[in-house]
Amino acid sequence: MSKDTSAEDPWHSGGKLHPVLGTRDPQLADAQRVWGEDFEPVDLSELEGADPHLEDVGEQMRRLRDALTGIADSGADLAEAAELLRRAADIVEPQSPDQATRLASQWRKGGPGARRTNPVGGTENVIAPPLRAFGHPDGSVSARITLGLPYQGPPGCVHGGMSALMLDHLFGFANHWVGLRGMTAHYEIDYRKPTPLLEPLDMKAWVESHEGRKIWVRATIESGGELRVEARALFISANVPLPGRDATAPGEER
Ligand SMILES: CCCCCCCCCCCCCCCC(=O)SCCNC(=O)CCNC(=O)[C@H](O)C(C)(C)COP(=O)(O)OP(=O)(O)OC[C@H]1O[C@@H](n2cnc3c(N)ncnc32)[C@H](O)[C@@H]1OP(=O)(O)O
Repeated sequence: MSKDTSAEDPWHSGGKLHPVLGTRDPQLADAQRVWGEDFEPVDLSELEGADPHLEDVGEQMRRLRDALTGIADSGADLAEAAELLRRAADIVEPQSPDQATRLASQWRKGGPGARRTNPVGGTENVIAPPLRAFGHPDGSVSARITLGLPYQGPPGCVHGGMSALMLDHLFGFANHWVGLRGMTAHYEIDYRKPTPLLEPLDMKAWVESHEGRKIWVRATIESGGELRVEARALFISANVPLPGRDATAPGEER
């Protein structure tokens, strides 16, 4: 692994890291099983515990989310839809355990449940933008995504908080891809040009260097070949107690 080489500039690149394949991180192992050796997408539906009906409900909810945003002035008749949705909620709500119980169950066996409901790319999370990350042999990860009206901030543009959220998440993938993991401790972001809705966004993240518990990462968003957003962050390796248990069990990393 390369290390930070400049005391003045902690963002100084120590050179690209190489993917550490074959680590025992359960999340990485899941990804590798699906991804193959170096370049395949993460498919959350293949993670343990995935329920095809739940995936389907999530998909229908996302269709509704996208169709409903901005529909107010269209004259659409939503009475039947409202009634059907009320019936659906009446079916699901009584079967759903309390949130503390669900939270604990999500973190069993390395947390595949939490990944499926993550606010970025979680296939069972209705608000999640549909981000799918790819790992590359040079150690970087990338994602291409087109965002619609639910993610609007400035007129016709992606909300800056969404960009920050997606890049923070992609930092996490970049860490995992090279066998590291940590929590965001410090995060800087520059919005260079407006980020358009309804057009493909190309995101990239990579670990620039790391030393001890400190991991420095960088990321960009481009659209139409132009730089829109660039970000950098310091992650610190840390063990966080898993919900429903006192501490992370040995060998049961998240
Ligand atoms: C291949 C793919 C597979 C798929 C795989 C799944 C991927 C799945 C992706 C999920 C991706 C989610 C990615 C989201 C990531 C979050 O959203 S994380 C949530 C937001 N972050 C937080 O909540 C963190 C809150 N902060 C903390 O808990 C604590 O401050 C920390 C960060 C653990 C550090 O605390 P600590 O362990 O007590 O460490 P501390 O001694 O204070 O500091 C250690 C060193 O770091 C330095 N440091 C600490 N904080 C800072 C700071 N803010 N600035 C500068 N230096 C600092 C200290 O100065 C110290 O330096 P030295 O003195 O050693 O030189």
